[in-house]
Amino acid sequence: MAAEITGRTRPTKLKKQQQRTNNKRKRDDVDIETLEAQVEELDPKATQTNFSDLPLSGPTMEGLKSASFTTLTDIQSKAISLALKGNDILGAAKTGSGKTLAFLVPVIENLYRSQCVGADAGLGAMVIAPTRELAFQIFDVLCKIGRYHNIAAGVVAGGKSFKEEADALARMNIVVCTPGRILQHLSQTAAFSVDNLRMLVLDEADRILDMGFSKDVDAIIEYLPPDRQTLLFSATQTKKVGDLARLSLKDPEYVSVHEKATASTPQNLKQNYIVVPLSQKLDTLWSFITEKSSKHSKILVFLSSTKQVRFVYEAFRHMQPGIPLLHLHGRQKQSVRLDTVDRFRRAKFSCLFATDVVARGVDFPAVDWVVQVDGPEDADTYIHRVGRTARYEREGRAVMFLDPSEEEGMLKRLEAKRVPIERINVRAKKQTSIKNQLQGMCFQDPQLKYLGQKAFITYTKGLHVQKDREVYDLQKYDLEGYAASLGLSGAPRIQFHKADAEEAKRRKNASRSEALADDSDDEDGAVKEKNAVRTKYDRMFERRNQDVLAEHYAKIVGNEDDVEDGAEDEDLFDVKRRIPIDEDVQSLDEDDEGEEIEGPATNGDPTARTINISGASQPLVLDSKRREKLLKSKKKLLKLKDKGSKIVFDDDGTAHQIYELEDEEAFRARGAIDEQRRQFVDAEAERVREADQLDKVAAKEKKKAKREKRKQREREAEGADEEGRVAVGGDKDAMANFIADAGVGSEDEDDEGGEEQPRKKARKWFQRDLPVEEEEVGREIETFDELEAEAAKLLR
Ligand SMILES: Nc1ncnc2c1ncn2[C@@H]1O[C@H](COP(=O)(O)OP(=O)(O)OP(=O)(O)O)[C@@H](O)[C@H]1O
Repeated sequence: MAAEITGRTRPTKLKKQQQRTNNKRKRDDVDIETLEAQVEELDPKATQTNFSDLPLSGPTMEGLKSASFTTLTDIQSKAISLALKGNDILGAAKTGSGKTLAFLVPVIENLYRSQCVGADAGLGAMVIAPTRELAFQIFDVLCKIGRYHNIAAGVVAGGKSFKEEADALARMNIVVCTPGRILQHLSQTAAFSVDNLRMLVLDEADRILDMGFSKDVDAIIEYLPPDRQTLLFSATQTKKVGDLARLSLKDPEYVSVHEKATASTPQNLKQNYIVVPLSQKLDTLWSFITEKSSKHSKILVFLSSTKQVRFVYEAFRHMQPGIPLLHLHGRQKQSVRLDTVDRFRRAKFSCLFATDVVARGVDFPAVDWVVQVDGPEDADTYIHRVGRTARYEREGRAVMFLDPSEEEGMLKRLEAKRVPIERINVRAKKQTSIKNQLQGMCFQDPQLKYLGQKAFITYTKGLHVQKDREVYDLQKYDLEGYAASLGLSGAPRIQFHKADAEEAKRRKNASRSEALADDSDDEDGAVKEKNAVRTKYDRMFERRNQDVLAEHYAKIVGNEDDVEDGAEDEDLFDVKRRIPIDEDVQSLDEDDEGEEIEGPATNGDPTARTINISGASQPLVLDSKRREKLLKSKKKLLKLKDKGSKIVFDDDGTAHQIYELEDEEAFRARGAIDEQRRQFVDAEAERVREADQLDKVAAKEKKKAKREKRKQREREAEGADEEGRVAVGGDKDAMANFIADAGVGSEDEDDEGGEEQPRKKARKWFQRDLPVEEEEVGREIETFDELEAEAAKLLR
């Protein structure tokens, strides 16, 4: 019965649906004809005030109304008319002035009027943005104003499965994308056709057409039909003839609404700078965000690299400034990035540390302050960064920290771009120093120290390859002071090869751009990585970074899901890798189970901790295979090492030398000197004896556990042989489970995943060069006394 009812109703339903579609088409046809006529008559020079003054379709008007867009901004008023009439456009207007609608409205309307919408119409428009964040934002606006249209749109910006994107692309009428990812689809997705494409839009066009993306864009253009309309928009748009030729623009209209304005930045934006030495920038930043009024603000802080962002975020987070902190950089997973953007968008009070990945286009509502702790690469970047505040009629403030050496050059650059900026000073009594706190934190947490070192290195390298030497001159910075301000005990050494300077500069430029390209196209990056030739050094340092940072991520970054710490900036130079030696010791420690480099010298005080400080960080230079080998031998490494000095911290965190001279009077008051000496020697001898006993017991237990495990394996193997076969996957897992269940030491599990084979006995430097079998295999030297005895025997 039910089937019958369904059988009877289905054709009726379909018929009605068909009827509705036909009626709509007729209405649309009439609508489209009327619209075409109105667009034909439209005078692009006339000034329109409202969207309703423009010949726009019903669904678009409804979409605009539901998103509360009624009045046109200047750029919208000028550009939309021209674009509706099919002109190519170079659009320039200040940040936050509504350029997104200026290109999205014509895109929707032109496709609608040419009936390039719906499932079979194919791809009609491509909107390219330099970053994922921006691509998703444009897509959101498109969804808002296009919701009443029968248009299929989507984002293709990486971070999702390629296949998923390829399937979706086949149905899209409008795609919002990043350059690298769309190029990948153009070249790899067979079913992806752009033959019907009518419109190409480049948002942040100057950025997309610059060095970092140029190759991708040129390749994309090759795929697109030449007969199309092209719209280019940016707050820092140029009329570069070369770009126009590359994009085959036809008689483009240059729409620059603020060209004659006295300032190139928004009117409601108050801009200041402070002169602060590099070594005090972090102090100043801390003082700023912990100010009472800042705690009730939304602050966006720009730093120059991923490493800076990570370090400042981690350090400040632990110091609890009293304002929610967020951080964003291009090495995070897409989901994390989008989540952070969303959280900052919704936040009322928050401080976001970010790289230039959000410098352009991203529309965070109601940002109160933009703080540029690290200076911008150029004046255009400055304009885009500060443009994250004071958007669409809102007020905003921006402050930039300048090292004294940067002031003159930067002001010249900004003046040339019509940026009104004034100097202000920090009140001395408001300035707090966090140097000691950071130093303490770095001592306590090697991972933070490691991040600090990386931040220092990346920053310094960044300065070295800055193209504008008049502003950024590496020689003029107090780098030792800067290292100290990061909590480091000395400036890590970096060696720049003169011969590589040009190449480094080129790569730096590319990297700045590619960092963003990367930000947009992480997967592309991964593809490149895969094909790249990897040297021994690469592999070694990748391993090392994983060792050092794996724990760090788990511990301090938590579940943030950062993408693995690639050699983001390291690859800029062919520098000799210099690693402060205590870092190496640490990473080797992690590899070499059970051996300790620095004994726990607690100086009799059980609450005191000992930290090895490699004084001026005498770094080890890895410049040959021999040295690479050396790294693997901890003992040899220690020989090379400037041992540094040991200090001990008491409960108050005050550092003491390990042997500090006591006040003589107090010492004598405690009794006869000989008696005191005897007591001390006895106590120390007792302590060493006890430690010795414990060592022996531990070593024996360890050996016993290993032996048991080996025997267990052998028994299992024999069992398997008897049965004649072992199901490789399942039984292996079962074995691993069994070993774990049987409670064999976790150390063994670490041993190459429990795949331990009977090992040859490791040779010691003092052993005779005999086959292992001939040695007293059963007797291993376990204590220092035994070692001494053995050495004495050899000497005799
Ligand atoms: N006609 C309008 N009426 C009201 N609000 C608008 C209008 N046009 C744009 N806006 C709002 O202004 C803000 C800035 O718009 P948009 O992001 O398009 O600026 P932009 O010029 O592209 O800036 P940027 O150069 O930084 O990319 C957005 O929040 C947007 O919603």
